[in-house]
This record gives sequence, C-alpha cells and structure tokens, in this order.
Amino acid sequence: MSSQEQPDQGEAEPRPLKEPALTALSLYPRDWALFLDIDGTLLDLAERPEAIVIPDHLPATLHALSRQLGGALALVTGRSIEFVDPLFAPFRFPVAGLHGAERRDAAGRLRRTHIPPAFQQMKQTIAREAHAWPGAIVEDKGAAVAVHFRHAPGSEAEIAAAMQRHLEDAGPDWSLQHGKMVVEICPAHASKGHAIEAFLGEAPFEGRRPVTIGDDVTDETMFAAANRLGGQSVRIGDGNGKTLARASIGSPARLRDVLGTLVK
Ligand SMILES: O=P(O)(O)OC[C@H]1O[C@H](O[C@H]2O[C@H](CO)[C@@H](O)[C@H](O)[C@H]2O)[C@H](O)[C@@H](O)[C@@H]1O
Repeated sequence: MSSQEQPDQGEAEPRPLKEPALTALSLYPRDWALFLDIDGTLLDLAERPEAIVIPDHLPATLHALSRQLGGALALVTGRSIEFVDPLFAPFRFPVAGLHGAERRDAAGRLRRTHIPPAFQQMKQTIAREAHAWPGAIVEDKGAAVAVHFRHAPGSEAEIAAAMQRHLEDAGPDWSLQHGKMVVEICPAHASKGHAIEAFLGEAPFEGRRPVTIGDDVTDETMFAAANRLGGQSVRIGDGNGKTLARASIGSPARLRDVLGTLVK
C-alpha cells in the first residue's frame, strides 16, 4: 500500500461507520460494478485455510447478482484462482487472485505471474523451517506463500522475522503482506487496488462505479481505489477505525443477507 493509500493511524477517535445503502446496485445495475473479497467477507473465517464453508445459496446468489449487473461482479482475493473456482462451482466469475498478482477477466483471459525457480526453493525452505513452529500452517499458493500462525501464536514474531529474511533474499520483486493471523510473501507489482482498476478498464466493468467490500488490511488498496473513483468502500467490521472504507457491514452473514436482498 502506498502512503496515500494508508488508513489514518493518528490519535483521532475512530468515526463510527454506517451500514451502506447498496440498493443502487439493484436500482441502477448498469452504473455499478461489485468487487468482493472472499475470506472474512463473503465467508466466515475458519480455523484453517481449507476449513471454510460455502453457504448453500451463496454461489447462486452471486451468479444472479452478476447477471443483474451485466457480468460486472468480480472476486478479489488473496487465494489463488485455482482454489477459488471450485468453491463457487458450477459458476465461474472474473477473479483477481493472490492479492491481484493473477487475474481472469470477464472474457476468461488469464494473466498469471511467472514463478522463478528461486521462489520454488524458498517455499521448500519455509516448509522445512515451519517444523520449528508447532501449529503453524504453510500454504503454498503458487506465486505466493503464506504462513498462518492462528494455532502457533507463540511463534508469531519468529515467523514474521523468518519471512522478512526470506523477503530480503528474494529481492524487490516480492513483498510481505500481513493479514489475519497470517504473513505472506507475494509478487510486489500487484495489489487489489490495481486489480480493480484493471477490471474497470475492460468490459463489462468499464464506465461503472465500483463498490468494493473487504475485511482486511490487504483490502485497503481496493477501498482507496473505490474512494478515488467515486465508488463505495465497505469494510466488514469496523477495522478498529483504521480503515479507508467509508461504510461498514457487521459480519459476513449480514453481507450475505444484504446481497440476497439485492437480487430481483
Ligand atoms: O483476500 P481474502 O479472500 O480475504 O483472502 C485472504 C487470506 O484468506 C485465507 O486466510 C484467512 O482465512 C482463513 C480461513 O478462514 C483463516 O484460517 C486465516 O486465519 C485467514 O488469514 C487464506 O488462507 C489466505 O491464503 C488468503 O490470503
């Protein structure tokens, strides 16, 4: 995130965020595009990355909303596209994966990041090192690698330091992302904000105003882009007041209810 995109970390009292009126999405479906984060936003957080539960009606609700919006609905996630597709089967949506490092547009064209041999080796080294962090989970995502410490809270500082060392070895093409109980090494050129700008340069997103909905620090670049482009930025939860989002929805369950009401 650039300094312009950073939420205000100052001493001011966080302002309470209101739930947004997203009715414009159903009243003016040709004017808006919807960008949705997955973990902690559409889906409740789970104890382990693979333990997420897809509520029965969610894929069909997203499909119906997407049709209503002329296809201008995309998933923007830290997961890989390969992981995301089966979650929402039989539907396939435009997706930005790995925090924007890979992207499949509405026409189905896929842009992926090359994985250099040195990065493959680094992932193997991290997997070996993780034996010293009981409870830690290493998630190999292709062109990114995450270490989850939800079940290894005592090793958080050691994990963060090890990932920082690997980042320095890997060089400037890579960056460190901190998320909920996780630290990741990802391609540096990408962000979710860049991904939604890329979508907005193409049909059917072009000319529309973005609604971006996310729950984590990696979603802040999407919020910044939405604010800049006259759209709406919505955080699940209040982000402890440290967010660029201008509205808030209490939980993934509440968001799923709201999305359901938008389907005609
Ligand atoms: O951008 P997102 O769609 O929000 O993905 C962010 C990360 O989500 C996953 O980790 C998070 O969710 C897990 C399952 O609920 C949870 O156990 C973990 O603590 C969270 O950090 C995913 O595993 C990561 O790869 C994503 O980057």
